[in-house]
Amino acid sequence: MKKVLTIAGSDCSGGAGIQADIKTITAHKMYAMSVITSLTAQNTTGVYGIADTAPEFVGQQLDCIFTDIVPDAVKIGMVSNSAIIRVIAEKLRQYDAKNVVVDPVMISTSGSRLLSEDACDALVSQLFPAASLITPNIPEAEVLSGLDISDKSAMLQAAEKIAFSQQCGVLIKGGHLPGDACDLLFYHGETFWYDTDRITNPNTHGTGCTLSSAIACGLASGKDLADSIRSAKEYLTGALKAGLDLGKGSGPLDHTYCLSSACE
Ligand SMILES: Nc1ncnc2c1ncn2[C@@H]1O[C@H](COP(=O)(O)OP(=O)(O)OP(=O)(O)O)[C@@H](O)[C@H]1O
Ligand SMILES: Cc1ncc(COP(=O)(O)O)c(N)n1
Repeated sequence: MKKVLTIAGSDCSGGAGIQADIKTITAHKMYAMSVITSLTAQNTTGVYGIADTAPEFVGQQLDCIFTDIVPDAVKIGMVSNSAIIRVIAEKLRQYDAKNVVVDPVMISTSGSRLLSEDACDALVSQLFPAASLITPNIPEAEVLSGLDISDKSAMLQAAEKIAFSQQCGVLIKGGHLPGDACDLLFYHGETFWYDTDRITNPNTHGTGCTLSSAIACGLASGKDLADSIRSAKEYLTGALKAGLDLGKGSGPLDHTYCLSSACE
């Protein structure tokens, strides 16, 4: 059985973060492990509290995992502050972690800051070098590139600019632009577009977390980057199409949709 580790924040309402990741990894029939960087008190209407894990304790969790059940891939989501980022980067280097997907979570869909303002530089300088792939959404790609992104050609410019200083693949997710759900991978000078119809479903809480952990599952199973993203998009689209409607705000995805059908 392939093993996938998620390093992320907990969403007590189960839609995003660690909970979305574990559901995704389990639906891919893989073994899920978690290092919790932060506890959040949140639901479909917003984030009401954040309690960060002590950085040393993040390190202790990583030691427990890498000295025992070594993951085939790692997904990183909410990392909260620069001390936590530093310890994660150090441990990933120490244990030579493979197939690392970094979702540079900055602000929740509901508008709460999930990465402290001064931690963005640490994210770029310390975590990106450990990554095989980074997966910014449009607002995150704007911060990372310093460009305004309002269409596909601006997505391409931003991806090139971000990739210029990084060795890893850059996947800009287009969920925040109008029209089809188009994501762009820029990798070693090549571009790949992933276009799917926009599903009419207001319940999109956790789409970014789900996509990045599904990509990590693809990499764990030995697929290349482009193929891992293609199958992750299919998984995500199915979980959106299933049309779960929970909570008073932007609700979570349905990760059970593929339990009854052949979902690889
Ligand atoms: N309505 C939709 N229909 C189909 N695909 C969508 C829809 N909304 C988002 N996506 C897809 O979901 C993935 C995540 O995209 P998005 O740009 O929303 O990231 P995000 O903002 O990080 O997600 P999150 O809402 O979890 O923070 C992308 O593959 C995007 O194309
Ligand atoms: C713990 C945690 N991680 C990530 C997100 C981002 O997800 P979204 O943008 O859908 O709110 C979140 N809300 N909570």
